[in-house]
Formats: sequence, C-alpha cells, structure tokens
Amino acid sequence: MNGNIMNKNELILAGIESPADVQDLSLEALKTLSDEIRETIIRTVAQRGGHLASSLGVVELTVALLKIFSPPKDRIVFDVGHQAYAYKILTGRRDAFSTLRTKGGISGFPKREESPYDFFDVGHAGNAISVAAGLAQARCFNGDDHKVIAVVGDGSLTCGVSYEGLNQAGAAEKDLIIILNDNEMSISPNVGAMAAYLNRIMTGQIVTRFRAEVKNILKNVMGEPIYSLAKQFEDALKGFITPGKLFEDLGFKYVGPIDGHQVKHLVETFKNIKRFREPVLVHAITCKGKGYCQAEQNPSRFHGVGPFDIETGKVHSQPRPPSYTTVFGKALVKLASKDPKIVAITAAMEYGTGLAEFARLFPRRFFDVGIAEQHGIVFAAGLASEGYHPVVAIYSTFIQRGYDHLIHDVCMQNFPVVFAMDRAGIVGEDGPTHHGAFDIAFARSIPNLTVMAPADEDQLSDMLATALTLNSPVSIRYARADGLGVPIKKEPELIPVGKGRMMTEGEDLLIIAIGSMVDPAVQAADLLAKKGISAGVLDARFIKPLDEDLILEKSRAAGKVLVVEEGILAGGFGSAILELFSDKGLGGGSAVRMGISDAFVEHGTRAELLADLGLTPEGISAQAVSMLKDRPESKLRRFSSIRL
Ligand SMILES: Cc1ncc(C[n+]2csc(CCOP(=O)(O)OP(=O)(O)O)c2C)c(N)n1
Ligand SMILES: CC(=O)[C@@H](O)[C@H](O)COP(=O)(O)O
Ligand SMILES: [Mg+2]
Repeated sequence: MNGNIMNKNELILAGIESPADVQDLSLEALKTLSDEIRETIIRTVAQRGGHLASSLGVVELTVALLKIFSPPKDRIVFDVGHQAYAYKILTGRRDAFSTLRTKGGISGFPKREESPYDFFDVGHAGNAISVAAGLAQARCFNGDDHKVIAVVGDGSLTCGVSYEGLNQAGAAEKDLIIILNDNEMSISPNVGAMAAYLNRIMTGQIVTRFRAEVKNILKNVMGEPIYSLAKQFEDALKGFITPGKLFEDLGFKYVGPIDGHQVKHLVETFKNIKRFREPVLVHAITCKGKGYCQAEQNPSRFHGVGPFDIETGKVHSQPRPPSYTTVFGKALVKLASKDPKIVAITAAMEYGTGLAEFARLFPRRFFDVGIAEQHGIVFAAGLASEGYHPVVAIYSTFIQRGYDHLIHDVCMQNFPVVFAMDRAGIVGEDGPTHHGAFDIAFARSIPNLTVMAPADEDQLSDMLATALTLNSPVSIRYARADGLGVPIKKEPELIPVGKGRMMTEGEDLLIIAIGSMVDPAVQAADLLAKKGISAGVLDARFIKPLDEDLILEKSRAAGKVLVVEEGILAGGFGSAILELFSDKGLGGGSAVRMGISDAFVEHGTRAELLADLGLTPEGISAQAVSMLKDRPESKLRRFSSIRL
C-alpha cells in the first residue's frame, strides 16, 4: 500500500461485534478484514498519534489468533502492549478506537478496566512470558483447560525478565504458547546476540551452515562413500536439526519460522499448535509498519508517532523551541568531544533519549544494550570502575527496572555514573505505565546520589557539565517537553552543588519549585502580583543536597510556603522540604505541597493532565490564594513581587 489510504467501506469490520464473529469468516474474508483493520489503524493514528508501525505489523497475526482462539476464555497477553490496536478493534472497541489515547478515551495499551478481553495492564517490555506462566499456573490450580498465549516482540527478547520467564515456563512443561513476533526491530534495529541468532534462523543460515559443517566432517573424516550415503538422509538430517534449537533446549516446541503476514499459513499453524499440551514457541516473521509504505521504509520514525499526514507521512508540527531531549543530546556531544572518557548508554531508546548524534559521531563510545535497563546500569558501573564516565540515558519510568542496580552497583560504590532521566513527570498520551512519577522519591533516598532538575534547557546543559565534574553518581531529571526557548550559553557554567536560586522575591508567600515547575511558579507569582499578593519563587535546582540555608532563610521570612514538583508527593521533593523543616524546627505544618497525589495518573495530553493536577500557573496561584485567604486584605496589597 502506498501513502494513499483509500477511504474504503469497511464492510467486514462493520459486522464484527465480538471476536467470536471472526471465527465465522473464510480465509478470503480474513484477508479483507486485515486490510480494513489496517486502514482503520492508519487513519486513527494519523489523527491521534500512537504506535503505528508495531500495530501494523501484527494485523494478520491478531486476526489469525482470533480465528482459532477464543478470548475471554483463552487468554492472550501482549508484551509492551503497543501492538494491540488490531486486538482492541476486534474485541469490542472498534467504535471507541477513534478516541485512542485521548483523555477519557481508550488507552494505547491493554487495560483490564477497559475490556474483559484485556487480561493484564502493560506498557513496559519483557513481562509477557512471566505473566503467561502465571496465568497457566492459575489455570492448572483451577482445573481449567483454556489456552494461554503471549505475543512477544523480538525486541523484548533483549529483556532479562523474558529469560526468567522462559526459564520457568520451559521447565514447568505447562501448555503455554509464545508467539515470537520477529520484525528484526526494537524501536531501532534490534541489537545483540539473540537478535543475530534470530536473524540466522530467519535467513536459513542455521540449517544451511549445520548441513555444510556435517558434510565437511563426513567427507574429510569418513570418506566419500559414507558422505554419499549421508546425502540420501539429508531430509531426515534437516528435520533433526530444527532452526529454533535454542528454544527446544529450553523446553519449548519450536514452530517456524513462518510468514507472519500469510493468514492461511498462520491459521493452519495455530490450528495445529492448539492441540499441543506443552510449551510452544511460534516464530513469526513480520514487517514492522506493514502496509503503509512510509512506515515500512522508516519503522523507527513510525514506531510511536504524533499526528501525521497520510499522503506524505509528515508529522504535523509547529516551530517550537528544542526539547529537553534535544538539548541534552547536543550538550553531551559537546562535552564528549572534549573528554574521551565520556561514554553514552541507552536501553533501546537511541532516538527517544536524544543520543542519535552521539552514536553517529562516537560509535565506539555509544552502547545500545537493548531493552535491558538493569544490565545497562551495571555495565555503566563496570566502565566507571575503570575510570570511564558513563552517561546512562533512560526514561524515568524505565529506570524503575534498575533500582537495585542503582543502589547496589552504582551508589554503594560511589561510581561517577550520570543518569539522564528523561520523561520525568507527566508524559501524556502513553499514560500511567509511562509517567515518570517516582524518580524523585526513589532517588533522593539513596546515599551518595546527587539529584538535580533543571528549570530550563540552559540549566540542563549546565547541570550535565556539572554532573560530569563530580566524582560520584548524579541523576538529572527533565520532562517530556519543549524547552522554554531560552538561549543556551556557548560554554556551560558549573553550578555549585546544593545551591538553589531566587527567581523572584516576595513577602506574603514563598513558592519553592523544582525543575519543570519553576517556570509555572514564576508565572503564578505574576498572576498573584496582579491580585496584590507578593510571592517569592525559589528554584531549588537540587533535590539532594538541598540548599538548606536558602530554603530556611526564605521560608522563615515568608511564613507561608508552597512546594511544587512534577512527581509523586509521597517521599518526593515536598517531603524533603517538610523533613528539613521538621529537623530544623521550622514546623512541618507551614508548608503545602503540590504534585502527584497517591494515585496513578491516566492518559491525556500533558497539558490536560498537568491542569488536572493543578500544576499550572493558574493552579499554583489558586493554591496560593487559598493559603492566604485568612490574611487581612490590606496586608496583601502592600507588596508586589520583585523579579530578579
Ligand atoms: C522496560 C522498557 N524499556 C523500554 C521500553 C520502550 N519500548 C517500547 S516498545 C520498544 C521496542 C519493542 O520492540 P519489540 O518487542 O520487538 O516490538 P516491535 O515494536 O518491534 O513490534 C521499546 C524499547 C519499554 N516499553 N519498556
Ligand atoms: C511503547 C513505548 O514504551 C515507547 O514506544 C514509548 O511510547 C516512547 O515514548 P516517547 O514517545 O516519549 O519516546
Ligand atoms: Mg520487534
């Protein structure tokens, strides 16, 4: 299919009310249905944004699964879940699909509360095999006989947890089906030894090479007559050496590789394996982006994409200041060009973390470790122990995977590893699995770790330079957002560790803000000034160590303190301030905290969700007004903020 998506009538899809309807369709109808689903996905994602290429790659797979298996009796779980759009469309969410990823609309990932056909909430990679193992065990306890199927991408076979799942499931000998959806892509081309192994299976090299080796041995060691005899048994030999021997050795019946776009082939295969009573792995070869030429040609760009023009594939965009991610990538390249000890590590997010330019310029110092956050952190610790200066760029939500390693392998030994925690705070449409809500709370409790958050993009560049001068671990958190458009200094300035700064002075109230909340706090002070309220704004810059002297001095002077952060309140930055007040005798009751309360934040645009949380200039100013409501009117009108 070219860039032209015809607005055909979706005749078959229109008749699908539940997945049971798919089972009545002929093979021909299933093919047409696949085309119709593809069009629906392309049209919807072009409007809403989303995970296009991955979802297009599994349309036939999904249709064939639903032809043979019967959810909700049979359980189908998806790894990551970003590829489940066809499944959503066929399991009762066809009409709601137009609300994909919008606030109050359907989620971009499987979600139990959204549908009885979704069995597990997901968003992070690598857990599907373990989930399936748990579901199979529960089935066994309950004496049920349904099927359990995990759809897993090749990228997810770079996750350590996938092997933990295989390890148990293979030995448990329980009836369980893994569909390995191999498109040779993670977000970028897939990496590592397993990816190379799968590629050798796919290209037939494993069988061919084995046969060539056996032939040589027979010829050289046994002589020509035995070789001729063996040749007659070549077919038997071929059958004996299965291409997925690695999986067979782990206890799985390997089936494949099969073409993941041939509905007939898929349906026949699924019909056959449905009878098996043992762990099975079906290796399906698919094309990421299948059916939309722009995505087939550039699957990385269309992995997760904003609204775009279907004809051209161009993403709709306005001129905007560079994002924090872009500024980070550029700043790191600049620093690395002067310091050969700097190395950069990503866990399968080269583009998302802004490291593409670094990878191009310093290929020997760039490491994509796969979706292996835990390994990436320990790998960095190993490098740091030998005098290198690793910068580990991982999204806040994914670094949760590496928490033990952050403590045990990096901070306990005080290694100078810099963690660039991108996507810290509210990320928007990806929702609760992806919001970076917890990193302040979990980072600030770790000894030796310095924790910073820039208020603008220039400060991010300064903080990165500062972090690389410290001989200890550092975390820098920044949001999935554009910068403020401030100019970035030619040469970064080092920031004294643990020093905050005043943005505005004020006398009625002090707003202490961190990172992405500094600018809204300053804007709030402007709104408050218009109401006759004089609010000071303190940019803490460091979550740890805190600028205790400045915070205490200004808080004492103001009397009323409002702390604002884009992170979970429990144990967060505001908690750090309250601890300080309590420890230094200021009285904890005098500070009000704003941030993410004790709940998972759903999906929506970043702006909508921040507004819901009150983390906007208007929300902060409203909170300040309510804190001051008992003050005499005359006092409030005496002061105005003085912008520094
Ligand atoms: C723990 C974790 N790290 C990183 C990601 C970001 N991520 C989402 S999908 C993806 C690639 C998945 O590749 P694969 O499983 O092969 O699926 P495909 O998109 O190729 O179908 C990555 C790295 C994630 N979701 N979870
Ligand atoms: C599914 C997944 O985990 C990623 O594709 C993620 O959605 C990327 O997020 P960004 O768009 O913020 O890079
Ligand atoms: Mg893949």
